Amino acid sequence: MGNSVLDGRASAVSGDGVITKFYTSTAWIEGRAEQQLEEIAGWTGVQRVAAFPDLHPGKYGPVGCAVLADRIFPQLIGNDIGCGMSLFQLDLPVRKLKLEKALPRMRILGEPGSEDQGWRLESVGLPTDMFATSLGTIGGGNHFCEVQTVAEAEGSTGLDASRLYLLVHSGSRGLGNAVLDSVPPGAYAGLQEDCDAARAYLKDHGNAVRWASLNRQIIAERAAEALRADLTRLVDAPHNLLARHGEGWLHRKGAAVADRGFVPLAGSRASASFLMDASSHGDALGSLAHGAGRRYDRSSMHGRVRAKRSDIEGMQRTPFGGRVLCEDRDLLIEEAPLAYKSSKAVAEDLERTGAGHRVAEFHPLLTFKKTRDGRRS
Ligand SMILES: Nc1nc2c(ncn2[C@@H]2O[C@H](COP(=O)(O)O)[C@@H](O)[C@H]2O)c(=O)[nH]1
Ligand SMILES: [Mn+2]
Repeated sequence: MGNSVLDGRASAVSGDGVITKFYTSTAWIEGRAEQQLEEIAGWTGVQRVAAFPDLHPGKYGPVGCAVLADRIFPQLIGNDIGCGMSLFQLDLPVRKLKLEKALPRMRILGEPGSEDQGWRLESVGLPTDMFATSLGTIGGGNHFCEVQTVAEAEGSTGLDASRLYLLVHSGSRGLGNAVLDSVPPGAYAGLQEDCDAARAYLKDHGNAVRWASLNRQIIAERAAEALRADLTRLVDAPHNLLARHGEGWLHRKGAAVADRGFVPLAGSRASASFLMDASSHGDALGSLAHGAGRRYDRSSMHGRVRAKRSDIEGMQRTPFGGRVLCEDRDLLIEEAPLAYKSSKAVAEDLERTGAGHRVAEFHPLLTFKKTRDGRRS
């Protein structure tokens, strides 16, 4: 046991599972999140847990961790299966972006796509009618599509500071929800891989992961078209998914896949996001923090930020001279930058604990969240 305040990377054994924390005593970690970590480490079949500094409480377990077990726990992945961050380079120079013109054009993201997406679904091996009308839409909560500038970048990244970038955060919309809803009662105690329920979950989960990745691509294409630009995908890093890991099953919940290259670490609509290079630390289970992580839950945000008309207008502008397209007053408040931990502090903790290091810093310029007509999910 012993998940007391730890300095540097440290392991603590709770039940059978060994927890490795990639954060220091300066990290903002809620007691409830650490309690959830210990509970999960005590579940039968859990072998190892890696916890990152964006850790915060979640519905069935904390967000910001990777859990290795000898069986499958669908609830650990949650309902937004395949949610992730994709980073794109636009062929649009920063100096050519006219914010006041771009802003209304980005409203298109609040509307359902008009094209027949059947062929896109087919191209990734999915049925042509699978949640087709939701493709290209962002969803609610903290999902977003953000135009960013490069503030700093190591040469190894190949990033070009004269260009604009797009960071897209979205998941599998109603599909992931339907997949979690369909698991049979009892599955939350853990599924052995050789049963029908596990086979069905793995197939549906795989579809949702592919659907979510395609969705981020289509969202980015719609945004690029609105900005009259072409785009290249640089990174696709899902953070809610299950994967084979040796003999076991690796559950990533708000922990980015970090064994395929650089990983985006999102900040907030008014703070820096980073590109991270993960070290190949075995205890990190090929994973890394995916964002700053929540500091305050949604409902408590209503008592924390002022919401007069002038405050609301102020929230649609950022200290970087950027703009936020969010016409849902509640969402604007619940997603205020104060709701999140410091992305810089999270990145610094990953560096101190040897999990990875920053290779680039991005600043938000135009964040799309939701228009008035857009549905909230
Ligand atoms: N650059 C931006 N980052 C944002 C914004 N809203 C939230 N966030 C960050 O994304 C992660 C996503 O967390 P998840 O658990 O829902 O996957 C969150 O931790 C924030 O740090 C934004 O508008 N722009
Ligand atoms: Mn997510």
